[in-house]
Amino acid sequence: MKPSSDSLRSEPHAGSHAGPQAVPRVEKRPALRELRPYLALMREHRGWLGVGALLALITLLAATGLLALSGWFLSATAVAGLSVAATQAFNFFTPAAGVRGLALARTAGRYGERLTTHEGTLRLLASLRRRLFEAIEPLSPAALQHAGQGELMTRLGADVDALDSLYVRVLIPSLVALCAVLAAGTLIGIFAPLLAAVAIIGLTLTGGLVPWLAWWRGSGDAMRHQASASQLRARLLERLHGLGELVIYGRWANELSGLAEQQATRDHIELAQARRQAFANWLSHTLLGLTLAAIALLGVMQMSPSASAVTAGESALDGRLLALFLLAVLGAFEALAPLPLAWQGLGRCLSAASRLNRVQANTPAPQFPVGQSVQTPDGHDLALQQLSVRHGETTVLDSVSLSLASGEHLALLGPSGSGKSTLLDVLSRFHAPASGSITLGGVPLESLEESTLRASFAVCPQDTHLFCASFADNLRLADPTASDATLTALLESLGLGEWLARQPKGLASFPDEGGRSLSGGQLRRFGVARALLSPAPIVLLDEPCEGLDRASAEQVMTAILAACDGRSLIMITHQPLGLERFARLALLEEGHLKEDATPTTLTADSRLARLMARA
Ligand SMILES: Nc1ncnc2c1ncn2[C@@H]1O[C@H](COP(=O)(O)OP(=O)(O)OP(=O)(O)O)[C@@H](O)[C@H]1O
Repeated sequence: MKPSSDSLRSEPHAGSHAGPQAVPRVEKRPALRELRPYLALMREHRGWLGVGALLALITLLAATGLLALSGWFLSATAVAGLSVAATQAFNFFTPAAGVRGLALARTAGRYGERLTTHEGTLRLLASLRRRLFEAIEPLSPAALQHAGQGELMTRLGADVDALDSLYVRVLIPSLVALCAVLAAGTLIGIFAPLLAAVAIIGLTLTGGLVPWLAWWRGSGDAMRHQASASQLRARLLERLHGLGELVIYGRWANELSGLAEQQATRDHIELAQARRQAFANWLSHTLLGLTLAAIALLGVMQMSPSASAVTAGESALDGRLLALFLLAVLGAFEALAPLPLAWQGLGRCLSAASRLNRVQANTPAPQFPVGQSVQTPDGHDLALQQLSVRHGETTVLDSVSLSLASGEHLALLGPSGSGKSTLLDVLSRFHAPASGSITLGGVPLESLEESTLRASFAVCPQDTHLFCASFADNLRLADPTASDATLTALLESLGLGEWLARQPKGLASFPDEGGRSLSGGQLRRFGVARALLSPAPIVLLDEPCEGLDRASAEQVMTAILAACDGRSLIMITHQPLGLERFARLALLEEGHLKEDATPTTLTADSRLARLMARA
């Protein structure tokens, strides 16, 4: 059947909302309370943010004062110029000095405000990132895998960045705008209360209603944009990871067009956002125009009051003040103008906050005990009792009981998918069992401190990851005290001596990303070397000889058994090679432990015996 799309269909990771190409569906608008933890975080940095807000206010008052004073100065100068006597009596110097002083205060205030609010915000984001790392760090690799690399990258990067606009663009400017409206209203109110009321109503509508509308109407788009950007990033990362397969099967071009479609979806949302923004700008400028017109009209009327008003004791408005009022309103508008755009982005902040909250609420699996509930193992005997493990609804291990005395070597065999690797994951506590128990030295694994657990097991999984560090540093993850001579001898014992000699700087050479410069067999042996280097008393190896030729496999097996002399060893293997050298053999099939024997207790009809015979 022909697929409906030429590009691979993606199953979104947890946290993303839709497949590719579709306009992302967005969950309902997050509640404002999602922002609470981030507002609380502001308290830690209240010094920087408070000074920043104060400087922003000073800047705004200086700017408004500058406009108002300049307006008054110009009109007063014009009026004074009408007669010689008035010109001589007019004091030009004080207002001129005021204008200069306010201009200087505005420039210095703006500089200081940028410096302090950005410093405060960057410190705040640094705290936020640290918290997020602390939330992610205890998650088991399985939980991290479930979250998806791209998704986590988005949360650590874009979502945290999205919150910088909460402080710098929404909260501080809104606070300053409120002060600006009050300041302009108070200034006008001293001379003309009616005009002050008009100014306050007009500015409140401009600075309150328009941003609220921008947020209300634009939050859906903001959230859709964020979801779409997150999906695009996650998909791009995932497809780049599998670039080789896509090229081999000739699907890269299709994938590119799929990505371009998703990009087009994002552009479409951005266009809608730009339209809303243009409308909000138009609305706020129209409201400003209407406010100024109303003040001008009422002001002119008050300059020549009616006879009844004069009788009522109302004095005429000084014409020079009208320019001051209008410019004061214009000055206050400077603080209101950026609010619609900032509030339009509040939806982005909210959805970023709600996604970050979800990451932080993720219960770390597994939990390690602290304080009095910690127990210390007595020796390194390992015992599994009626252990059952599930992956989702599937039972992968079913009532498995197995024991391994300290120093014993066990080879664990079984067909692919029988649950062997899962058993190692459970021993490492990367996955929690559904029922049953595991004890180490008589103590349940859940009662061991994480440091005790990690120090007890050296694990070599099927996939070895090499970090972007020298080969030596990669090995010293397991034993930071190991000398170069020890590392070299270990690599040689695993058949990697020649390979090491070819490296330009020997152990100080760097691998390519993830270890791509090593062959599959070399990488696997490197992982084995890392596990063997660890001083842990129990070694868990998942198919260490897989992909090796017979001679190399024998060499690796000899090195493993020599390095594990006196230590416990569980080695998963598909190969019958060298099984007679193990004290214990076990067979897992479909999650059940089918045989658990020593080479000497095997019967002729045993499957393990037949496997050994093939070696
Ligand atoms: N993270 C996971 N989520 C869901 N199912 C999983 C997960 N990991 C493993 N499984 C399933 O659990 C079963 C056992 O997997 P496991 O990797 O333990 O098998 P295995 O015996 O080590 O196989 P192989 O010899 O091929 O490595 C398989 O059916 C697999 O599909």
